[in-house]
Amino acid sequence: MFDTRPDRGSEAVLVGRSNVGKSTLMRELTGHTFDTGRNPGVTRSPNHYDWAPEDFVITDLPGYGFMSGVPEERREEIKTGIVRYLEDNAEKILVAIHVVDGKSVVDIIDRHSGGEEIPYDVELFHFLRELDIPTVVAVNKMDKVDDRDERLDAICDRLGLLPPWKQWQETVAPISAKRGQLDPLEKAVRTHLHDQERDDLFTFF
Ligand SMILES: Nc1nc2c(ncn2[C@@H]2O[C@H](COP(=O)(O)OP(=O)(O)OP(=O)(O)O)[C@@H](O)[C@H]2O)c(=O)[nH]1
Ligand SMILES: [Mg+2]
Repeated sequence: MFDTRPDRGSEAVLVGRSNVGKSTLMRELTGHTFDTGRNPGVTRSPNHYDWAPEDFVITDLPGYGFMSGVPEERREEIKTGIVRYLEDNAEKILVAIHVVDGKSVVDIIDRHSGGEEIPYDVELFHFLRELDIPTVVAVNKMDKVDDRDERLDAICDRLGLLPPWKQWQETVAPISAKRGQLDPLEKAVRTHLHDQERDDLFTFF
């Protein structure tokens, strides 16, 4: 299921919970259509997109964590697949785009905080750090958010990044994939590519 990766030396991955808009963002970045939809769990195995002469691939991963209507066993299997995929390819992944739903992510994190549980988004964000994969949190669906600055500050707070969010523009990028509003994300991704002397990949972002 996760062994579909084309043999490419460099990679960017889109990760995040189900239904946050990863495949929609993938479409905007590549100009190629992938399955998207209202129901969580649309993407069941990675979507890879590579460009013939380039040694580079963009990968849209299935949803990480809860998906209503998908049996728990299957969810866990997908989650394990994602963790292994990231571990196995960490050296090649130049940047991870961790997509969250700007409208609901704070509520979901707060609902699952405390006790023994670690919210999926917090777990994923820290896991990417552990693997030393440069990460941009793409806060998607900003077209549905009214209190923009407060919301972005709250997201930073939950991820352990000291607000205000404006000092984290290499890490936190408010976007609306559906509307094709991706400027802050493209800027942030380029910063990480530049740091790794990969300005040659700017054509993709
Ligand atoms: N309002 C709004 N809706 C969006 C935006 N981006 C995506 N959506 C909608 O969110 C829903 C889920 O989008 P997908 O791209 O399928 O989400 P996904 O993260 O790939 O979901 P899985 O494949 O299940 O992990 C769809 O109904 C999209 O149209 C956005 O910027 N704004
Ligand atoms: Mg998808």
